[in-house]
Amino acid sequence: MSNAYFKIKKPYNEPIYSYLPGSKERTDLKDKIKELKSKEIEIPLIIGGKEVRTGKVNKCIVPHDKEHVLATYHMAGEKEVNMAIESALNAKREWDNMPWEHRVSIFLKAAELLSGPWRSTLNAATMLAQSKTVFQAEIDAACELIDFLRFNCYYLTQIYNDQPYSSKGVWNRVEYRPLEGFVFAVTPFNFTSIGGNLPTAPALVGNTVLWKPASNAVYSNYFFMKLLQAAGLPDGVINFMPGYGSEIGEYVLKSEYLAGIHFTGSTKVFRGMWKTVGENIDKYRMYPRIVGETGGKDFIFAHKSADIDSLVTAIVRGAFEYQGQKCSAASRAYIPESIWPDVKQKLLKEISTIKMGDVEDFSNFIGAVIDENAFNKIKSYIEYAKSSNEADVIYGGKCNNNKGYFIEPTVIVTNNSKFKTMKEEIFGPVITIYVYNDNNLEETLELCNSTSPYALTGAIFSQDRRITVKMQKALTHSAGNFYINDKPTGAVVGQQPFGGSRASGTNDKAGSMFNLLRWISPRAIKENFNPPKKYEYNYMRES
Ligand SMILES: NC(=O)c1ccc[n+]([C@@H]2O[C@H](COP(=O)([O-])OP(=O)(O)OC[C@H]3O[C@@H](n4cnc5c(N)ncnc54)[C@H](O)[C@@H]3O)[C@@H](O)[C@H]2O)c1
Ligand SMILES: N[C@@H](CCC=O)C(=O)O
Repeated sequence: MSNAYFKIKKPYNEPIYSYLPGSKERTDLKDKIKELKSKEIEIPLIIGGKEVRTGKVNKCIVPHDKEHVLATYHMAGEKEVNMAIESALNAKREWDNMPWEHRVSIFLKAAELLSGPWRSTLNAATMLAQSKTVFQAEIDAACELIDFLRFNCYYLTQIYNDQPYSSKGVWNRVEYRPLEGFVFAVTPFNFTSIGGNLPTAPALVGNTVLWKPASNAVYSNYFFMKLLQAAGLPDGVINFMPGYGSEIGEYVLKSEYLAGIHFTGSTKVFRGMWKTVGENIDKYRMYPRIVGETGGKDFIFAHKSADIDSLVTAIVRGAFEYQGQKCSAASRAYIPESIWPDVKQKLLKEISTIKMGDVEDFSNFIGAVIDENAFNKIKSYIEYAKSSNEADVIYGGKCNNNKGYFIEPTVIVTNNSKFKTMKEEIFGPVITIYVYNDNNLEETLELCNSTSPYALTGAIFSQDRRITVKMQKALTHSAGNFYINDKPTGAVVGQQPFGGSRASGTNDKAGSMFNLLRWISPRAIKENFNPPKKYEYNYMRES
């Protein structure tokens, strides 16, 4: 119990380092990349704070240099899942009973370690194993993850501070309990920060967690797990369990102690997990909280009044940064006929300057896509467009997996507003453009709203306020993160809480108070200082 009400100053966003030639951060990072590349490490499971080796192993490789092995990691099976559940349940009481400021301190310390001595490690690991450029790694593995940690601690104090009204003679209180059982955090390959946030957010409010990292992010996620241990996270609070998602999921989801799922990944996997939870509903001790942020088919919609240069920059950055492997990536665009010739000319000119290759060469704007499966899937969409008479590939389209999984930034133009690549998530550096008649603004806005099942991010470009209002209204439910005259990627914790609806997820907004509330089960306590001594009410008296 704490003998004071402690406050946390509202955090600021972690500054983004510049990595300019000659800077200390650039030298540190390059040294760290060299060091990590020079050795192949072994990654165990971490259950109850102990390293567990199963002998069933897989490799972490460098996507832009696919023969380079960074690590061998052990994978969990049924036995390890059961060990992890037991460990999470054992750790629960002490963790939940720990004064909240000490829980918070651990995560604030983790943020501090990441901001300082661990920064280059997490960035280098993310660049190597997920093929991110230095800037993409920095805004993810360093800044966003630090922000998640610090802002969540701050939001926690705001939640705890929110207390009910009390009438005379009564003291009402709300206690913010964690859930009963454990939380299953299942994380995607594309953001190290999401890997770190999904297990830590429920843990911060007193839950214990089983963390299943994505196979392609095991390397960077393992370093974050080690960082948490270095920050003093008690054993068993977060249990690190790489392995096959479907196998681990099957064992975890049938546990009677499942209290919540914190998922980010594809819509298909999330729907499968939700169905399994439905089938198992009679097994559970409570209704598991299900939070999932999933896929997107994010749009850029331009009006003829749009500023062309900013529109083109938004398309290039929005569609191609991190090889389009952001759930928020712009992957369809609606451009009016009147400005299309100008947009096209500038867009092609800009893209022709993009350099693709090894992310260790800081002049490259993009690296490789994550693996062979992703490479083949993206390539098949490009081939589909090439062979269609409803579309033209006006830029890029070449795919080469000799050294790494490289796919050129690709622009498709279609005359069919419902063309396959206008609807389905591709998750690669491919954007499809539909050129609309300027006179059909309303109809085209409705097409944008209804063409795809997703509703994650979207951007509009307009310099005409009356039109901006109209577009914003028409696209009310088309995106959970909506941008005006900016690209649809790059949400910042504390500034643009992130998440979408429809097929894009439960929109619980990662890195916000809304999200933390999902991991809490409030208990309302009424204490009466003057309880009635008789059951009759006064009005029942005759006189
Ligand atoms: N909305 C968001 O905030 C957001 C953020 C990042 C990524 N994403 C989405 O994530 C996807 C890309 O990431 P990905 O390829 O890692 O996604 P994925 O769905 O393939 O994998 C996500 C995680 O689920 C695990 N998994 C797979 N099958 C499972 C099962 N049956 N049971 C339990 N776990 C299982 C994987 O091993 C991985 O850890 C894209 O669709 C992208 O849009 C969404
Ligand atoms: N939050 C990130 C996207 C995360 C999904 O991949 C963005 O806003 O670009």
